[in-house]
Amino acid sequence: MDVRVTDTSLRDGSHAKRHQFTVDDVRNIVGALDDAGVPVIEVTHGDGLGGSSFTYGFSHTPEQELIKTAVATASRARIAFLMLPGVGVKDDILVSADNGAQICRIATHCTEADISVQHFGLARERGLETVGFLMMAHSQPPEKLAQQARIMADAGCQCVYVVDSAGALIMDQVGDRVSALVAELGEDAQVGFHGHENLGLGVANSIIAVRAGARQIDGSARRFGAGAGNTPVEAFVGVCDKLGIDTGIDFFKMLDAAEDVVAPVMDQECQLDRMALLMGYAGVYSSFLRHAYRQAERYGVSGPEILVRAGQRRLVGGQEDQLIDIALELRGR
Ligand SMILES: C[C@H](O)CC(=O)C(=O)O
Ligand SMILES: [Mn+2]
Repeated sequence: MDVRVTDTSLRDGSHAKRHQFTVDDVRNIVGALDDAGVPVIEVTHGDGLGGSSFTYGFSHTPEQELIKTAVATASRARIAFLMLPGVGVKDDILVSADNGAQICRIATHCTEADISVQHFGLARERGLETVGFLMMAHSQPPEKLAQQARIMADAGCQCVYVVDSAGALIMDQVGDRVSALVAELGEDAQVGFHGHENLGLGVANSIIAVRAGARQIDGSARRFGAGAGNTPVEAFVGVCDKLGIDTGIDFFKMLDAAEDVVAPVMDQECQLDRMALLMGYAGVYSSFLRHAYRQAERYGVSGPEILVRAGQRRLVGGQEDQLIDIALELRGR
């Protein structure tokens, strides 16, 4: 396998599903992805372990039930979980490991890698594979990201991802960032790329990441993710087949999984519409999309205007409440 794909429809897709996944959804999706040969499947609340809350949205089903179901369903795939330090706590990592998850992915804003140090240490001690997420990677230049990646790798992270949370990175900007991390980390850790479709570049950006040395790529079947969704795994696999890049995933089974199993679970297809495009253009965190719609409706103001101002304020994940402040500002308080 040249590239290891992680399907994140059951985690990033949770944003688009307003965190309403059921045990049956997880069983069906994991079953189909596993059968297609997807090697890693991420299952967690959209905002990671502990995300079920007033701020981020309450889960339909406790995430540990979903993780247990995923583990019991997968025959080959390894189950991953995501956690943002402060949203989840260290005990959540241990409970997830006890429930059979094997890969611990720790996400921080891309200037705050130091808050992940103890979590990587704990995860490695517990025997978990580790992945680090540098979110909103468009907001920092390659050399700054590489310094942050070094902090994660030194703490025990085995693969650091350039995470294009806003879907704002444009081709060479992905290559430059991935190359900087590859040069910094060398043999110490792999590099990954997590794309969003907000400017329609998920697959192209992911191929550029692979060419720059990324060894792990995230995507979601049917693009099921925040904003305009993630890199569509089925399209990425097809393109990789054509380019002679081995993902180990069966393209035809992946097509069926995306269309017959994942699409029916979605509230609606992830669209490259005005709001999503604005997120990529203005550099806005993709998971703000549903929140922006809600506040626009609640306060009778323009959703696109909320997103433009969120970009101007350079908001980061965790600042969802500031969308309310922007809505009030637009309404004139
Ligand atoms: C918690 C976020 O949804 C993580 C992510 O997928 C991203 O930043 O993109
Ligand atoms: Mn994402």
